[in-house]
Amino acid sequence: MEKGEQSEACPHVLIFPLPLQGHVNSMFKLAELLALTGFKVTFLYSEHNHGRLVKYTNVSAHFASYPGFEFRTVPDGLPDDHPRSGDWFLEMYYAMETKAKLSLREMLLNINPPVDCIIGDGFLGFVLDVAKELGIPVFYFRTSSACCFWAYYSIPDIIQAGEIPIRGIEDMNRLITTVPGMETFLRCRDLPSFCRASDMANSTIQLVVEQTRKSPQAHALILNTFEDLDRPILSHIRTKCPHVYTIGPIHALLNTRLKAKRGASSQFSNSLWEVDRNCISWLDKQPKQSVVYVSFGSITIPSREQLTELWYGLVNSKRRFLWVVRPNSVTGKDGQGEDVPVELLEGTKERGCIVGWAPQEEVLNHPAVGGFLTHSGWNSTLESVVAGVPMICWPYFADQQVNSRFVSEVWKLGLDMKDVCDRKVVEKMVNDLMMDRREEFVKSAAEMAKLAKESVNVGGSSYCNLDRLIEDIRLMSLKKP
Ligand SMILES: O=c1ccn([C@@H]2O[C@H](COP(=O)(O)OP(=O)(O)O[C@H]3O[C@H](CO)[C@@H](O)[C@H](O)[C@H]3O)[C@@H](O)[C@H]2O)c(=O)[nH]1
Ligand SMILES: C[C@H]1CC[C@@H]2C(C(=O)O)=CO[C@@H](O)[C@@H]21
Repeated sequence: MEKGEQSEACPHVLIFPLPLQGHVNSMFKLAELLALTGFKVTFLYSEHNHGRLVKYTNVSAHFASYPGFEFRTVPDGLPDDHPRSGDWFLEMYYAMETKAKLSLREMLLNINPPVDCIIGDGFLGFVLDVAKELGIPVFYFRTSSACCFWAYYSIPDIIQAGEIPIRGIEDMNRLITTVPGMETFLRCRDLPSFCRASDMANSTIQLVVEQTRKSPQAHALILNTFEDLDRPILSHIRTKCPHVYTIGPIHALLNTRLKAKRGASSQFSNSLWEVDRNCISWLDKQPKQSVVYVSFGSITIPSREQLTELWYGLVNSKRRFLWVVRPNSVTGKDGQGEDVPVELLEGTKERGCIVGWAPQEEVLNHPAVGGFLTHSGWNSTLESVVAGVPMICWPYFADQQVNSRFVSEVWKLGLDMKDVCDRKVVEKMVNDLMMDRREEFVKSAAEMAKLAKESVNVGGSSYCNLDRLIEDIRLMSLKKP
């Protein structure tokens, strides 16, 4: 649907992500998919996110081409200079709940035309409470992985069986037997990071379980995955949430639909940081599949010691590397200061490139990139899957511990470096991925990439599920009194 084509009777959907890059990212893609269909979309997000997108992207111009696409903002409740990274999310969640809930209710009462449904972040339970009170149906979009959703859902059973709390470091390799479908490979260390707490009444665990177990109350659950990737886990999830729409990898689905409708894939970066395109010119000069791309997403805060070990590992591996180090993302000193050992500076000058933020999708699809050292955030994992790039996983928190286990043990798409940050291990894993065991990883990565692409092409599972979701929303708007 192009400008001027929108009909009066088109459904009106309100989309509301958690104000984090990894959530805003996939919610924007869904918003654009619905706008392409001709729906009226109101995208509600935090004032802080909006300010950064306006600063670093062409957000307003981009969405101006969709009739009926509107932005609304709510406060996230945090001061402007709050770092919004690391281990702050409880603070953020409660700040949102206090400030944004009221604004949301007020907005829903006054918005014109009224919304037919809300697609809310599956971690924002208060959206469901407000919508219920006002009689508005809610779809939950859980932007993290299906495997972690299921692990979160199972936490009360794991506790009940006495399998957590974990009993110290020496207990980390014990198998967890009470997450259906994962009995043979999920160890204590692979549980969502929050399960490492010693007190199971811990407020983070309580919040994560509460949010996850609320999901069956939503009209349906939307997941950014595809049937061929997650079939066994999805069948377990469907015993609790029967209406699940798998529409992933959503970035690839959006590209398919944009190409069909507008002749080009997505032109919108949705980055909350300034993209440094110099890394693409640098990649253009590197041999095919020679570069390890290193990025730990938008939240990870490595310590100065970890950064040094990673850096030595990369330099000593003698492989080329492109590394994203977000501004102010290292605890302790800056990491690129004067006291950096000369061998690191020289090794980087010879074979490396460091940027503050990269155009990641483009980087992963660049012919020079042959491997990805990642924190296993779900968007990064799927972007790597679609690009057919094998991974070394160095998970930081939340779903990443589960995702990295699936990448290495279930999907065989790479190596898991969980809980280790040692220069020798980094060096060995980089060389295993890029050379010594390259064949096995490239083979499984290519097979999975093929399945991922099929799922988003015409007639594929995610392609069809998006059509079903669109129809579901359309029917909702027709049934409205
Ligand atoms: O230089 C960079 C680095 C990242 N990205 C993009 O930023 C997104 C990062 O998302 P993700 O990989 O999911 O990581 P986080 O930012 O850490 O995402 C949070 O949200 C995800 C979705 O819920 C969770 O899976 C993660 O654990 C959680 O930390 C991806 O789309 C990347 O392409 C860039 O464009 N450029
Ligand atoms: C703030 C984090 C806690 C849970 C969310 C999440 C998830 O698994 O749903 C993953 O990482 C973060 O994005 C959220």
